[in-house]
Amino acid sequence: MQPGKGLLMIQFDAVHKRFPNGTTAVQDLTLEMPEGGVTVLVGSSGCGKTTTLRMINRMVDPTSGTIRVAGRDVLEQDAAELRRSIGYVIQQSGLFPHRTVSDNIATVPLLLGWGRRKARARAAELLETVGLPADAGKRYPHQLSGGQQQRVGVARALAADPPVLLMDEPFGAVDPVVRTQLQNELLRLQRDLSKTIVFVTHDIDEAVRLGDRIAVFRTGGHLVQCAAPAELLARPADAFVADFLGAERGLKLLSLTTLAGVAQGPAPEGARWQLTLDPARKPLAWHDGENDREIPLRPLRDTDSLLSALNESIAAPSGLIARVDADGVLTGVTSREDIHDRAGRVHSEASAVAA
Ligand SMILES: Nc1ncnc2c1ncn2[C@@H]1O[C@H](COP(=O)(O)OP(=O)(O)OP(=O)(O)O)[C@@H](O)[C@H]1O
Repeated sequence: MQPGKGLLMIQFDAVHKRFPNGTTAVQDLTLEMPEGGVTVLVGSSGCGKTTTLRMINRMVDPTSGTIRVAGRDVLEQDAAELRRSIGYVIQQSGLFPHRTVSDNIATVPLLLGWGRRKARARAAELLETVGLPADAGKRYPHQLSGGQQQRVGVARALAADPPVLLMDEPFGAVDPVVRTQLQNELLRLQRDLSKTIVFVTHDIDEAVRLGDRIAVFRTGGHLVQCAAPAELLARPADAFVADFLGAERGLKLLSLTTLAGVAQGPAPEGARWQLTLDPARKPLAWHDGENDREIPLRPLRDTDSLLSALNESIAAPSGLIARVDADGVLTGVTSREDIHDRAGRVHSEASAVAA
């Protein structure tokens, strides 16, 4: 995702937060978040991510320094009004248990005086936007799965169409499959809505998937590095960031690049391993001519990542991946060597850009 118009929606300027008990949660933070972009805050537990997020909508006030949203100092705005103008999603959705889903979603529109009818209509529209059935509106939160509750949380945050969304580990409490679905949904929504999103997570893979920029914090509320995912992965600022990104950071970089543009050739003929195709020329399996057995395969499209391609090429006995078009029809095959070669170039290009 590319940030929208290049304007700065949120600006932290030399912000400190020290709680009355003496804990310094955020230390001299200067950070800018572009309009229409997703900035992800990552770092180990207690490093000040949530405090940073909550200072944007004045759930916490800074001890010193300035925070501006759309150019206006947050401390010069009414805290309740500011909070209503900014979407907020938290882990375990934070829904009101005794209100229906529809009433939960309508919370901010009702506070803003929209009137019941209009607020209900907006709630119904948002249920569809976040991929929930219309009848979910009449249910109570406990009658929904964890993943569905998170969708309601997102719908509620979007209700008054705020330009800024704050998301604090919104997908932290759901299983990995649902988590991936919710991430995909968020990416889809963001393509249409282009909100300025600040997203807190512990999960570096989630950060790489969702972020236009990733801000890495260290304990004590220090910002160590803020960069686009590819730059961060190719050139971590120091050993702390490299450690945080993990031993597979080279592979993570490949998850950001697609297979498009990597050479492909015709499917092998007369070799030991041959592709089995269905009548529509969709690849089904690799057929072993020596032992007359079939090994399943996963065909890949141009939009699939280089990491998926590498994975498939390692698993494929032929050392080849089957490439297909948007309809799943075979377009050609690519060798493990060609994928390796491209992977090496991705690394050197990312390092050169970052240098
Ligand atoms: N209200 C408070 N009073 C005193 N200390 C606080 C308060 N809120 C947070 N802290 C402390 O400030 C530091 C930063 O907390 P914060 O919740 O911002 O970190 P975090 O990076 O979001 O952590 P986590 O990933 O565990 O949620 C921690 O040491 C925390 O204990």
